[in-house]
Amino acid sequence: MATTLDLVIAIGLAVVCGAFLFALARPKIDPREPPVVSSPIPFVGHLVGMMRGGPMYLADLSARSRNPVFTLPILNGRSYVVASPALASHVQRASKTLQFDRLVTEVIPRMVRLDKRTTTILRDAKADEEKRIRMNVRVIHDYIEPLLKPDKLDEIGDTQLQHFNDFFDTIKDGQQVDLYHFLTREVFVASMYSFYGPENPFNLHSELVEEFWKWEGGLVLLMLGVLPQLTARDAYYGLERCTEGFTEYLEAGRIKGAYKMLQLRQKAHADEGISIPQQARLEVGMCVGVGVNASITSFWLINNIFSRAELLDEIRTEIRSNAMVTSGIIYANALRDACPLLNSVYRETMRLIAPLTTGRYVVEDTVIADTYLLKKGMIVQIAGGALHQNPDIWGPDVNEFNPHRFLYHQFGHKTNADGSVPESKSSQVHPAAYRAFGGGQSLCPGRHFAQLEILALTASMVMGFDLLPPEGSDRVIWDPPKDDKKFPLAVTKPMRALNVRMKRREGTGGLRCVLGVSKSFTELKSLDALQNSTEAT
Ligand code: HEM
Repeated sequence: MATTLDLVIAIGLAVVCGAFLFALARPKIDPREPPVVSSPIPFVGHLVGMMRGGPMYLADLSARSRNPVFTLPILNGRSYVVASPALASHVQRASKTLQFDRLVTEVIPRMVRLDKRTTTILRDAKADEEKRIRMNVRVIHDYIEPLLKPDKLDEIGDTQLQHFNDFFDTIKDGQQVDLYHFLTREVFVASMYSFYGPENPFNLHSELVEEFWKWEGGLVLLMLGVLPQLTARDAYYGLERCTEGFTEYLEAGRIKGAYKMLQLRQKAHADEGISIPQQARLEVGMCVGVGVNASITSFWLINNIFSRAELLDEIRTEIRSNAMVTSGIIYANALRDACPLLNSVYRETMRLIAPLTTGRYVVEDTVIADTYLLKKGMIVQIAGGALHQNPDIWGPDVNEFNPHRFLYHQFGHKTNADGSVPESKSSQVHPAAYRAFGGGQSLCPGRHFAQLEILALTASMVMGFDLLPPEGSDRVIWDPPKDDKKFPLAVTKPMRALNVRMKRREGTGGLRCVLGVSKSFTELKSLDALQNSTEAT
C-alpha cells in the first residue's frame, strides 16, 4: 500500500519532470525580443486569458507590465503585444515584414468556412516570393479605398440617408422599442440596401437579417472549428443560410445593382476562379465590415447623448445652429464639418466601445524602434484595449465618458486632474493611440462613410425625438453594461435591452437629413436667407 511518503515523492517527481519538459518545450527567447510576461498556467494560460477576458485581459497585462511592448508565450510560440502609441506607429510602418493581409487570409477562411481551394487562392503562398500583391490587398487598394473616399460618397451616402429618412417616417408616435435591436437592424438593413442594391438577399428574404446576427454573434466559437454544428450551432446555420441567400443573389446577377466597388470586388473573385458558392461566403464576410460596427456604434452614441440631459440640449443647439438651414432639413456634411461637440462625442464613444486589437504576421525577423526583435512566424498585436484604457495617455478620467475629450482635435487631448480638457498642443494625444479604425495598412477604408451615416442617424434621432421611459416605468435605464469580456471582432455590444418610448418632438414631422454636397453650408445658409427675403417681398 502506498504510504504518504511515496505519494509525496511521486508528486515531487512529477513536478520536477513537468518543469523539465516545460523548460525543454519552452520557446527559446532571444534577449532582444520584448520582455516576457508569463502566465501561471503554462502553454495555454494567455490563450485562456484572452478568450475569457477579451481586450481587457491585454489591458490588465499591459498595466501590470508597464512595458511598451511585451511577449506572451503561447503554446510553443509567442505573440507580441504593443501597448505604446509610438511603437504602434513603428509596427504600422514596417508593413513589408509585419503583414496585415497575411493574417487576414488566415482569419477569413475560418470566419466564413471557405473550402481548401479558395483558401489556397486567398493565401497565395508564393505572392511574397514572386513579389506580387495578394488579390485581397489589390481589391482594397484599387476598388474599396478609392470608392469610399469622402468625395465619392454622394450617391451611396444619399441612398443611405434616404433609407434612414423613410425609416424615421414609419415610426409611430409613442412607439416602444429596444433601442439596440431597433437601431442596429435599421443601420444594417440600410447598409445592405445601399451597398448591395435593392435586390440584396436581406431585402428579398428578411429572415436572413437575424440569421446574419446569429452568425456574427457566434463567430469566435465558430472559428475555433471544434464540431461547429454542435458547439456553434446558431452561427454555423446562420452562415449557411446567408450563404444560400448570396449564392442565389450572385447566380441571378443581382450584383449588377450593387455599389461599384462591390461589383469590382466580385469580378476579382471570379477572375481568380473562385466558385459562386465560395464567393457568396466572402460576401457574407464583407457584410461585417459594411454593416456591423456602424450599427452598434450608432446605438452607443445615441445612448451616450440621450442619457445626459445637458449634453442633449447642447447638441441640439449645435445642430440647429450649424447644420440646419431650415427647421426641416439637416445637412449631413455640416454635421461632420461644423459640429465639433457632436464629433467629439462620436469619437469618445468609440474610444470606450472599440478596444479593437489589430494583428500583423511577422514574415521576416524585424527590429522595431531599433530595439525590439520580432521573430519570423509570430503574431504582433496592437492592443486597442490597452491603448484606450491607459491613464498616462488619456488622463485620470480614462475610464469615464468625457464629451469634450476630442473637442479641440480629432486625436484628443490628455485631460487635467479635474477632467477639464486643455487645448494646448503639448497635451494632444499621439495619433496612433486611437484604435477604433485600426491604423497603417489596415486603417478602415469605411471610416468616412461610417462617420457620415452614424452622425446622420444620430442627428435625426436627436432633433426628431424624445426618448421616454416605456409604459409602466418612471425612468429609462440607460447605459447597459458592456459585453467587453469577449475577444473582440467588432465593437462592444450591450449586455441587456434598453427599452424606450419614442415621442416625436413637436413640429419635426417630415424632418430630413440630406447630403447637400454641392454647396458649402455657408453658401446654403445665405441662399436660404436670400430665398426667405425674396418670399417675404
Ligand atoms: C464605426 C464603424 C466602423 C469601425 C469601428 C470599423 C473598424 C475597422 C477596423 C478596426 C478595421 C481594421 C481591422 C484590423 O486592423 O484588424 C477595419 C477594417 C475594414 N473596414 Fe471598417 N469599421 C467601421 C465601419 C466600416 C464601414 C461602414 C465599412 C464599409 C463601408 C468598413 C469596411 C472595412 C473594410 C473593407 C476593412 C478591411 C480593410 C483591409 O482589409 O485592409 N468599415 N474597420
